[in-house]
Amino acid sequence: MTALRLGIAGAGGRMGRTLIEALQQAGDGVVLAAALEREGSEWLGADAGDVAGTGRLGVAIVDNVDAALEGCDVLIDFTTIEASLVHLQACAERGVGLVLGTTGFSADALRRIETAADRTAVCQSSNFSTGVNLCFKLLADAARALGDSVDIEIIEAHHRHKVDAPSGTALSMGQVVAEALGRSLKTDAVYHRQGQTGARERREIGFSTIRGGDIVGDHTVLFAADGERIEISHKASSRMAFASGAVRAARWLAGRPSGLYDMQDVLDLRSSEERA
Ligand SMILES: NC(=O)C1=CN([C@@H]2O[C@H](COP(=O)(O)OP(=O)(O)OC[C@H]3O[C@@H](n4cnc5c(N)ncnc54)[C@H](OP(=O)(O)O)[C@@H]3O)[C@@H](O)[C@H]2O)C=CC1
Ligand SMILES: O=C(O)C1=N[C@H](C(=O)O)C[C@H](O)C1
Repeated sequence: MTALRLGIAGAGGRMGRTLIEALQQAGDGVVLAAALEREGSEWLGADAGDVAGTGRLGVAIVDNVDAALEGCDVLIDFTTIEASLVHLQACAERGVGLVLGTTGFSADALRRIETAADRTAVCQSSNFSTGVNLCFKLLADAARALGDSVDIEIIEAHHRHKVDAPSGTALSMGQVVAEALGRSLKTDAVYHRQGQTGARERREIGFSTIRGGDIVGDHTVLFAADGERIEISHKASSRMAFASGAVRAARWLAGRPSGLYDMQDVLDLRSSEERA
C-alpha cells in the first residue's frame, strides 16, 4: 500500500509544528511530502522536522504552493484567512484534498470554501479535537431538553497570540444551540455588554472572550436557570488534541469525492436525521 502524502501549510506556526509531530506519531501509511510557509518566512529552506523538533525529515520548507502540491494527496492548512483562501483555490484546481483548520472566515469566504468544495474534497472544522466534537452533540441535546427555560452564555479563553474572536469553536457551539432552539446567531448573538445594557432577553446567546498567556483553548457553555445551572466545558491542554484529529481527518478524506465535510463526518457523529 502506498503511503498517503501530506502537505502542511504554516509549517513553522504553533499548529504547523504540532502537526508535523502528529504526523510522525501517526506511523506507517502517512508521509510528510511538503511543508509550506509564507514568502519571506524565516523558516524557508529549513528542514520541517528540525523546525518541529522531531528530528530531520529531509523535507525543506518552501513558499511555492504549486510546487508543494505536486507531490501531495491532501494539504492540512492551519494558517491565516488570506493564505487559506489561496491554498483552497490551488487545491481545488489540482483536485488535492484539503483539511482546513483556520478560523475567523467571513460569510463571503465561507461561500468561497463551499464553491471550491465542488471541485475537491474539503474537511473544514473550527475544532478537530474529538472532545469538542462530542461536546457539539451534548450541547444540541442539552439545548433541546432545556429549551427556553434557561439563559445561554458561551465563554472561551485562548492564548494571547490568537487573532480572531470569538473563537471559531465558540461560534460553532453557538450555532449548534441556535439551530437546536430555532434561533439565529444573526439576530440573537450578543458579543459585547457594557454600560446600561438593560435586562437580558431569554433569546440572547451571549459570548465572552478571554485572551491571555499560553491558554491552549477552553470553552464553556453555560445553561443558567433560576436555582441551578449546567455547564458543558472542554479544556484543551495540548495542541496535539487538534493536530492528531486533523491527521485523522486527512486519512479519512483521501480518495473521497468532492464535497464539504467536517469532523462530525470523520468521527461518524451525525444522527440519521442530520444525514438525511
Ligand atoms: N480548527 C482547529 O482545530 C484549530 C484551529 N486553529 C486555527 O489555526 C490558525 C493558525 O493558528 P496557529 O498555528 O496558532 O497560528 P500561527 O500564527 O502560530 O501559525 C500560522 C502559520 O501560518 C504561516 N503563514 C502565514 N501566511 C502563510 C502563507 N501564505 N503560506 C504559508 N504559511 C503562512 C505563519 O507564518 P508567519 O508567522 O511568519 O506569518 C505561521 O507560521 C488560526 O486561525 C487558529 O484559530 C488553531 C488550533 C486548532
Ligand atoms: O487559535 C487557536 O489556538 C485555536 N483556535 C480554534 C478556534 O478558534 O476555535 C480552536 C482551538 O480552540 C484553538
